[in-house]
Amino acid sequence: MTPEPLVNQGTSFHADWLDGIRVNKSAVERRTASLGGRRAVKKDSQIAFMLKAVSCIDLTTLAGDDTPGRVRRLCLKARNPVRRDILAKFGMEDMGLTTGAVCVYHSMVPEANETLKGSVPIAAVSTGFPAGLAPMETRLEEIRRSVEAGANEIDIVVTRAHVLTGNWQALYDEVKAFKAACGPALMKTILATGEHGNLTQVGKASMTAMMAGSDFIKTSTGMEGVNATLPVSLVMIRQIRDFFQKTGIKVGYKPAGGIKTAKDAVAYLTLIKEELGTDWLSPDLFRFGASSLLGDLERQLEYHATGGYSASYRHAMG
Ligand SMILES: O=C[C@H](O)COP(=O)(O)O
Repeated sequence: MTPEPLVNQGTSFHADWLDGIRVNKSAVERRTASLGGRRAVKKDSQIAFMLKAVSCIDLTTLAGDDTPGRVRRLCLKARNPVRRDILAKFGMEDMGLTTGAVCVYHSMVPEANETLKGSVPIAAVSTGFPAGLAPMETRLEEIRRSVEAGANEIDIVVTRAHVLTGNWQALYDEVKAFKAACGPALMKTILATGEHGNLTQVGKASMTAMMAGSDFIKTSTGMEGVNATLPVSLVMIRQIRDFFQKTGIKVGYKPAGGIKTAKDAVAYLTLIKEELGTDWLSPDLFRFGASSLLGDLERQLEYHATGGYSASYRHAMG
């Protein structure tokens, strides 16, 4: 069954919460530099992290040539993301492991709904994805139609010009309007951080998006020149921590774009655990936006289960 989402009702706009945000780029890079290469994660923890990572994937297809058939295959994979014989080696074959959601364009929501029938949440990218430059009324209507078509979650994109001109009030108003259009659906706000210019802007945009009611903040569409990185993630999750300390509201985090390997996934989960704690190691509060990560996770899990890899065509989807 699709879980009930956590909901952030937002706060009023506090300009003073943004005034103190200053990010020291070299300190952030030093903090994240060692994460990818750590050998400290023991084999059992690696397996646990990889299974956790599978459960936190928004299994994504966002291509101009998407077809109903591709979306159906994606949904079937989301429902059974790891082969049963591999899961059996870890005693996990009856745990009902699924991905966190599937993530598709608005036009593919009916196909996903038909295939999944509530077994895995459906996220739709709406609001003129990926540039987010359609007229406001069109973007609002796209959200409403995605929800009507069966989307449980809406990934919105913001107007980057509001970030680049420091117009935080306009960003707040825009995200708040999107939130109202989402109704009961969980809202993930894509900030497109690769287009923000610097990490201080990323920090301010993150805080503004949370004040306006985002249930998750998400790095990227996957289509910017630079997508998810560990330094950007550290900045965003420290704002999540700060927002939680100010309001008691837990906002989720979704790095997206270019996350392809099990090793990448373990580095992100390690960062989340160290900075936000184990509460955030759950699909309610953490997702990977990824089209190909699942293939490598399944391959590495098979390696741990059997001591060898099978041909990559056996893990072709995801
Ligand atoms: O939100 C998800 C991204 O579009 C997926 O990006 P990716 O294809 O690099 O994994």
